[in-house]
Amino acid sequence: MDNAILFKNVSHVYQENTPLEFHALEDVSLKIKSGSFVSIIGKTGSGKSTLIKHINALLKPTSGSVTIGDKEITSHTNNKHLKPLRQKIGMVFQFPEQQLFAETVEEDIAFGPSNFGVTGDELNDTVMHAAELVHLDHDLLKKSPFDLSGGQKRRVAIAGVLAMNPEILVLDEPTAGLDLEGQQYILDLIRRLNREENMTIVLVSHQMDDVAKYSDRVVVMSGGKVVKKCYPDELFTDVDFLNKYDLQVPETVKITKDLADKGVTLDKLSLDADELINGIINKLRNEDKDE
Ligand SMILES: Nc1ncnc2c1ncn2[C@@H]1O[C@H](COP(=O)(O)OP(=O)(O)OP(=O)(O)O)[C@@H](O)[C@H]1O
Repeated sequence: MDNAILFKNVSHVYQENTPLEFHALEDVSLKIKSGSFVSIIGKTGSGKSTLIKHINALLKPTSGSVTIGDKEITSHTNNKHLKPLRQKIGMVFQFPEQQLFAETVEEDIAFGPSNFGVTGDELNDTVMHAAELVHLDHDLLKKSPFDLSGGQKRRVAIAGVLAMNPEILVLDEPTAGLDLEGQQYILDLIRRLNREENMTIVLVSHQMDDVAKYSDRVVVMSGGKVVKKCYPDELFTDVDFLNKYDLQVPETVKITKDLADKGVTLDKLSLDADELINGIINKLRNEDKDE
């Protein structure tokens, strides 16, 4: 099913007509293709969270429209009409605490699917499967989510969203609070869901190495506007642009450039560290053969 996300001239004004009025999005037009993995990046306050909250109508445009597949959301859309839309869009917030409220982890993960009519053994299986997907220990299922560590809370929040089997998954800094191994695991899982289940992924991240490694496309925001939409290699090799918008240069790009400065030119740029290492090994092997 085509679930393309289309922003058409979307502006969002917080606290309009008050002294605190703030224009957080200005005339954003953007298409996110169904089944793609798109990252939204930009400095703090550039409007990333505001933008993604429009995807499941947590916020509605002050002007312009957002369309998911063939359903349009405008400021006039009635909340009642948004229920089917919210069922297919999973949202992992920046702060997992905001998403947890039940007495046990199990109930928390079950909340979404049970709300949409899943019961009994099917509900139990759904919860178990979601907990396994995020590598959440079964011993934790009966605990209060509030007794968990930051990383465990984050896994519960992600499991609760995955239990809904969403067609679109929107994640705002999903790996904050996880150790390095946990971060890698969750992002690999998200990439796998994208590739194998054709789940559309919209990721907000400040981690440029992750954005470079996982995304099909990158959207750069600044001052409430989209200032670039492109492929990751196009963006991350443009160091002047990255510096202009205070974005980090990924380690893979730095290493590739250091090697080139020392006269070692790789066949292609790899934004994935493992691929980069393989590229370097191949280069060394070929040089050995030539000698
Ligand atoms: N409820 C609100 N009322 C008024 N202004 C708001 C509100 N929420 C956000 N803003 C302002 O809108 C701007 C964009 O905020 P937003 O959270 O979308 O940025 P962001 O790019 O996601 O930032 P971060 O990387 O820090 O999460 C900021 O200047 C913020 O202060």
